[in-house]
Amino acid sequence: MRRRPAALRAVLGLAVRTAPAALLGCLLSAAAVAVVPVAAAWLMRTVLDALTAPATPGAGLLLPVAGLVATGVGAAVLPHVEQLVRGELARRIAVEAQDRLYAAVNSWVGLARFEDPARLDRLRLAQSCGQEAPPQIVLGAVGLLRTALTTAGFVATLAAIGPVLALLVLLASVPVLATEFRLSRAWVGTALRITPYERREMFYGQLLGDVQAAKELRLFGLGSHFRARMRADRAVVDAANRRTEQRAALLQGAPALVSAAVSAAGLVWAVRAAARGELTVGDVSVFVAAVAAVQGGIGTAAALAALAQQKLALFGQYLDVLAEPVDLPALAPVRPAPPLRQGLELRDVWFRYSDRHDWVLRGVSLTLPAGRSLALVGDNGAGKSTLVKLLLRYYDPTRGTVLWDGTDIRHFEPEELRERISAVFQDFMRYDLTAAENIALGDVRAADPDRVRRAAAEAGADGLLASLPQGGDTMLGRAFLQDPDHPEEGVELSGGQWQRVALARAMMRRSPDLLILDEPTAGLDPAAEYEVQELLRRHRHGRTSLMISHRLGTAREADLIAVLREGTVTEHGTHEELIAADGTYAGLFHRQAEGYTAGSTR
Ligand SMILES: Nc1ncnc2c1ncn2[C@@H]1O[C@H](COP(=O)(O)OP(=O)(O)OP(=O)(O)O)[C@@H](O)[C@H]1O
Repeated sequence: MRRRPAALRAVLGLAVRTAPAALLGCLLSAAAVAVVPVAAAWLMRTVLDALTAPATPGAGLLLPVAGLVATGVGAAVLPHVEQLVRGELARRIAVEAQDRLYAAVNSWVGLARFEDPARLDRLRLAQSCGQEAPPQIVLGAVGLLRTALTTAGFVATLAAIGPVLALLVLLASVPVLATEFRLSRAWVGTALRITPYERREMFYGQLLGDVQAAKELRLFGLGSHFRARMRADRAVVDAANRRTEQRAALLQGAPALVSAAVSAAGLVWAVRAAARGELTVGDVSVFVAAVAAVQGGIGTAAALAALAQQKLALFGQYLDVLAEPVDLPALAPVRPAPPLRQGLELRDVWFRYSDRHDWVLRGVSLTLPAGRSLALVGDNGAGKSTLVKLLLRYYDPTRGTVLWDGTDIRHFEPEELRERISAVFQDFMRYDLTAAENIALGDVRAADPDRVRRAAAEAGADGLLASLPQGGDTMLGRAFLQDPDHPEEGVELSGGQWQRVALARAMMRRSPDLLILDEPTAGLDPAAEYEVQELLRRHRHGRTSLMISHRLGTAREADLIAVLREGTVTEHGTHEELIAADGTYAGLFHRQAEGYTAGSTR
């Protein structure tokens, strides 16, 4: 975790860079708000003393009364001005802080960080405090400044009337300050402890409101089960907060009693001094106001400072996320990723997701010559999708290398490498956007309606687009209305229709050097599968492609087939070669073929 001064510098730097005018306005209005009560107390003293002056009662009242009226107007107007400027400052800082956080998360090259629970806890804290903490800290600092100014004014007032009491009031505030700082540390500890529970609570909350989850939740009657789990996590969070609140009440009680005793003693002293004629009525009034203001001011300042300290400690988590080094840095010398001319090679690739996991790939060696298609087949969990993730550099091999035209892909910038590849994943995304946008996302920078139409045609999704009520402009999914002014509902697609849209998205990338298709036709009906296969065959022609498929009728269309079993390539060759070899592939192929024939003759 970062040190608080560094965090404070970072927050103030953020404010100065993103909203200098609002910050200045905030400081000026805070200073003005701070001065008003001190001025009002002194003016009141002057007025009271003038009224009770034995020689000329009521003389010379004009100026102090005018001043009092002015401070009244100031007290009424200035806090609203300050509120406006504070709001603007808070919004600007929050937007910038949030944007920086997501820019940092977006710069994570691989997927491993998204699968690390401790890191996700920190990210959750960074998300919640990244938006709230910076404005709270800056506004807290401004508020602290304002309170310090007002308090200093009243301390000076007190010192002028009763220096000993001024000292006593200040001494009595030391325990208040110490307690608040102690408590702020306790609150930070609590926040860190409860984050994993809050994250899980959020997860259950999302499940309970998610249409995708709704089917199973209703079928298996899981709603109350997840609600109970959510309540259990909330109970842990509440218990931790309750313990800290109880501790706060206990710790804050004693200093509050000391402050009350000091102010009572001060009042008795002032009244007796006035009775003896040592203080005027005005003195007593300003003295009473000053004791209350100093005690209140010190209490507010302590609370603000403690809150700022607490937010700074949590903001450290945000800064830690921003300061994380690149997760999968390119190897020196970094080279431009060239068009694929010779081919891809996996050379003795070993991979496991972490030291705690088993090996998923165990010495995979495989070549895919440029311009050829390779089908990867194998049992569930054999490591096929994992191999694809290594090609896209979502992870680096634990041992061994992935070579692109003979160069280790770690020498390329990952974005450059990925720009040369297009893919349809097994678990492709369904974006709650229009159909055309869903496709255009495959190449947002170069998307135009013609290109989108061509990609849709290449994926056999043009008919689907034409059949939608507003064509490509139809909102997909039912989470959002088409447009608040034209409240047509979105259209939900079938699984196979979504798959065609995902395929069209992959087709947006013009002439990729490598096309990866992970179960591209799994959700399609037989006629659609045949049609899409035809389209893909044409699209693949002369291109380098890698396809994963459990349907061996589809796999046989590839130039080469590799069988992956328990993390190793056990067979590799053309369909004819593998059938002749009469190994696993041949066995599986004949069994699937028999299944189709048996089905058709039944
Ligand atoms: N992100 C992950 N973290 C840890 N283990 C993982 C992760 N993803 C996959 N695995 C494990 O790696 C192994 C291989 O999974 P992979 O998804 O590569 O298999 P597959 O051959 O594509 O399977 P299928 O045919 O079912 O899609 C499995 O044992 C799986 O549990």
